[in-house]
Amino acid sequence: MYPIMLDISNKLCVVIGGGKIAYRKVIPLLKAGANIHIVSPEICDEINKLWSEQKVKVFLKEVEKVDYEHAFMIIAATNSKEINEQIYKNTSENQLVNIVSDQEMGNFHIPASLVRGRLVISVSTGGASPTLAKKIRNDLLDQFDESFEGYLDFLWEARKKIKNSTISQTEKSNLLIEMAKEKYKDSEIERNKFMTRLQDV
Ligand SMILES: C[C@@]1(CC(=O)O)c2cc3[nH]c(cc4nc(cc5[nH]c(cc(n2)[C@H]1CCC(=O)O)[C@@](C)(CC(=O)O)[C@@H]5CCC(=O)O)C(CC(=O)O)=C4CCC(=O)O)c(CCC(=O)O)c3CC(=O)O
Ligand SMILES: NC(=O)C1=CN([C@@H]2O[C@H](COP(=O)(O)OP(=O)(O)OC[C@H]3O[C@@H](n4cnc5c(N)ncnc54)[C@H](O)[C@@H]3O)[C@@H](O)[C@H]2O)C=CC1
Repeated sequence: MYPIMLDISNKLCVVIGGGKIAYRKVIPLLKAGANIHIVSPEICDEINKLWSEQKVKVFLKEVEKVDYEHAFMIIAATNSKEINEQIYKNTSENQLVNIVSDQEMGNFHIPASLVRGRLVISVSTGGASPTLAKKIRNDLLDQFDESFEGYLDFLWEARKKIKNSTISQTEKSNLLIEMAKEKYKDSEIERNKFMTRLQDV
C-alpha cells in the first residue's frame, strides 16, 4: 500500500449502499469537495438529509455497472459481499476502488484520520485492525489539538512568501527550517514577528 493525499474536488465518486458505513465513507469525500453519487434502493436518515440539502445525488435503485463505469472513485458499501465482489469485478484497472467488506479486494483502504486544517494525520493498519487504527488516531487527538489549525495557516502563508521571495536558496532553507520551531506553534506574538521579518525578504 502506498500512502498519498488525493485531490478529489469535483471528481465523480460513486458510493454504493446507503447504510451507516456508506455514510461514514461519504463524510470525508464531502469535505474534500467530491461530486458524490450514492446508489442504493434504501438510504439511512443521515444520507437522506445530505440529499435534501443537495450535497449528494442519490439514485434509489439496485446498482448496475452503468452507475459507476465512469467514476473516478468507487466505494462498494452494500451489506452483500457478493454484490460488493461483483462491483469489484466490473471495475476497470484505472479506477480507485474500495470494497468495505473485503480488505483484499479493491486498490485502496480508508485510514483513520485526524484533520486540523491543513494538517492531516492518517493511521493505517493495512486491515489488521481498523479498531487499532481508530484508537491510535484517538490517542493523538489531544497532542494535535485545534491550535494546529492556526499554526498550519501561519506556516502556509509564511512558506508562500519565502518561496516567492528573491533571497538566496540557502536563506530560504534557513527560514523554512526556522519557522517549524516549537515557539511559533505556541506563540502568536512570535508568529507575527516572523511575518514582519518576511516583509523585508
Ligand atoms: C480494510 C478497510 C477497508 C476500508 O473500509 O477502507 C476496512 C475493512 C473492514 N473493517 C471492518 C470492521 C470495522 N471497521 C471499523 C472502523 C473503521 N474501519 C476503517 C477502515 C477500514 N476498514 C480499512 C482498513 C483500515 C486499517 O486497518 O488501516 C476506518 C479506520 C476508517 C473509516 O471507515 O472511515 C474506521 C475507523 C473510523 C474512525 O476513524 O473513527 C470498525 C470499528 C468501528 O466501526 O468503530 C470495525 C469493527 C471492529 C474491527 O473489525 O476492528 C471489516 C469487517 C466488516 C464485516 O463485519 O463484514 C472490514 C472488512 C475486512 O476486514 O475485510
Ligand atoms: N470497512 C468498514 O469500515 C466496515 C465495513 N463493514 C461492512 O459494511 C457493510 C455495510 O454495513 P452497513 O452500512 O452497516 O449496512 P446496512 O445494512 O445498514 O446498509 C447496507 C446498504 O446496502 C444497500 N444495498 C443492498 N443491496 C444493494 C444493491 N444491490 N445495490 C445498491 N445498494 C444495495 C442497502 O439498501 C443498504 O442501504 C457490512 O455488511 C460489513 O460487511 C462493516 C463495518 C465496518
